[in-house]
Amino acid sequence: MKPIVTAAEMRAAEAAVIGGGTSVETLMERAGEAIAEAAWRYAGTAPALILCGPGNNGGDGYVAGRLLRERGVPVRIAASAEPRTDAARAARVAWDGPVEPLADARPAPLLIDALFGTGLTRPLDPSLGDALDRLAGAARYRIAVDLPSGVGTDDGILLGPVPRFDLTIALGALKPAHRLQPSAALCGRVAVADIGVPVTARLGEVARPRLPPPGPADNKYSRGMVAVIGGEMPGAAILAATAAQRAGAGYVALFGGGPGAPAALVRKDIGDQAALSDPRLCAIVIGPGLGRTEEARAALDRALGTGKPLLLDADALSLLAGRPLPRFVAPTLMTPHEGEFLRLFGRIEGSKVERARLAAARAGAVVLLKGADSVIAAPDGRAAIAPPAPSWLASAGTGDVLAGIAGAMLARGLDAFDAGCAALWLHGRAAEMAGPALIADDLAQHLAPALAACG
Ligand SMILES: NC(=O)C1=CN([C@@H]2O[C@H](COP(=O)(O)OP(=O)(O)OC[C@H]3O[C@@H](n4cnc5c(N)ncnc54)[C@H](OP(=O)(O)O)[C@@H]3O)[C@@H](O)[C@H]2O)[C@@H](O)CC1
Ligand SMILES: Nc1ncnc2c1ncn2[C@@H]1O[C@H](COP(=O)(O)OP(=O)(O)O)[C@@H](O)[C@H]1O
Ligand SMILES: [K+]
Repeated sequence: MKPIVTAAEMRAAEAAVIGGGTSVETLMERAGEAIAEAAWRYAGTAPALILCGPGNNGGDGYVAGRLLRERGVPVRIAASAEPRTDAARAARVAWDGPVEPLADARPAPLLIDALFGTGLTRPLDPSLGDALDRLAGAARYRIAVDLPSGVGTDDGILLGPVPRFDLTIALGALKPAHRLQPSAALCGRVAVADIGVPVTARLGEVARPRLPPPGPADNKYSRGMVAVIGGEMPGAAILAATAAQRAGAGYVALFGGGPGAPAALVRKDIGDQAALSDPRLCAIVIGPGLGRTEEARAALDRALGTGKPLLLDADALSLLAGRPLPRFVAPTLMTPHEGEFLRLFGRIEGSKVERARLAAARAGAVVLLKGADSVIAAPDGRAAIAPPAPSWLASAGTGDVLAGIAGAMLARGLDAFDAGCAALWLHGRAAEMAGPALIADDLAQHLAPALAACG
């Protein structure tokens, strides 16, 4: 997993490297080199305007300006304040051109924002925000140094209006703001620059899973047998069941639900307790299309009573809301969207990552909080953010597909956290391949190439 570090973790990592004998100036030089290189590749010799703030983010900007000018790029620098750190002052001195007041700066085709990075503590002054907005609006290419100025590093919230960038150079490692909304959408493409600062992080980006294909010793049961419990809206359960099949489960049984399913789907009566307790059954998916009737509640209780790995989604989560959560005896993965999360856990303060972590600890289950920036957290503190997924996933039924894929991952023996991560990756990849006209039904057919990439 690619690490995702908070501002404090980045500062600690930087301090450790400095303690080991590397100067801040050296790190800043590396940062400036990475920015200059990226700007050169992206915008060539387009005249640049670099906006420098008072901290080390601004210092990176002065270094990048010097290096871009050495490459023959016409560079102007505008500062919002005098540099306040020794390293930034040294970088300012090494820049031998003029420094304009930011308020009067004229735009340039390339805008590099080096106003604030991980040290931003409060909203930008409105006049500063306006100037950034004006200059970014008039530029053809917009690059942010480390982070777009004005975003909260650790939670991705916008402290004020922030323009949209084409490229963000994340220094040393990704930060939550590069992946959490709303800030992630403003970063554009994010490139991580290695500046020689090893980081340790409690959070990562969901990576492509290793899912070896079945071998000669496998049979339909060893590949994972999944039960999907249907209910009031059969379409949703069928989407989940089909996805579980396409995600590699060897045997998928649909309990209840209406007509119109793949012929390979085994149909069971919704109340068939013996089939649900089949020792070969590895995971149960319940919630998509379940409904919230007494019959649905009974089906949920039966599923909970089996002690088998569970994927709880949609109506199953709503049925659990408002009463103490059961103690889950087997690996359990919950996949709420924000509405279901609120119903289940109430209002929790903090970043999306913190909220998912707290909920997971409270539930004693893995929580996958969906959205444009899906976050997964385990009770033991493991957490990850999904790589950017295409927004055309915002379409009814795609969550049911995710539930089915995750069920297949649980059934193949992954623990609930790894199962959720693998499902997120496969789901996002399938959506990319399906393209913008996607409807949820299409995702299943794109699971084959997504899965093939994981072998
Ligand atoms: N990590 C690494 O390994 C490396 C990190 N590097 C770089 O360092 C960056 C972090 O640098 P940083 O800590 O100096 O913070 P930075 O973001 O420049 O801003 C802090 C300054 O702004 C001020 N300030 C804050 N909010 C404000 C506001 N709204 N309006 C006005 N002022 C405000 C604040 O002062 P305050 O008033 O809060 O006391 C302070 O003076 C990081 O993002 C990366 O680019 C590389 O150089 C090398 C390796
Ligand atoms: N704007 C978006 N960008 C990327 N993914 C999204 C976006 N909106 C929704 N998704 C994803 O689509 C799925 C929607 O699931 P859900 O809200 O349960 O809908 P449904 O119940 O209709 O299936 C989730 O996996 C979610 O992460
Ligand atoms: K910045």
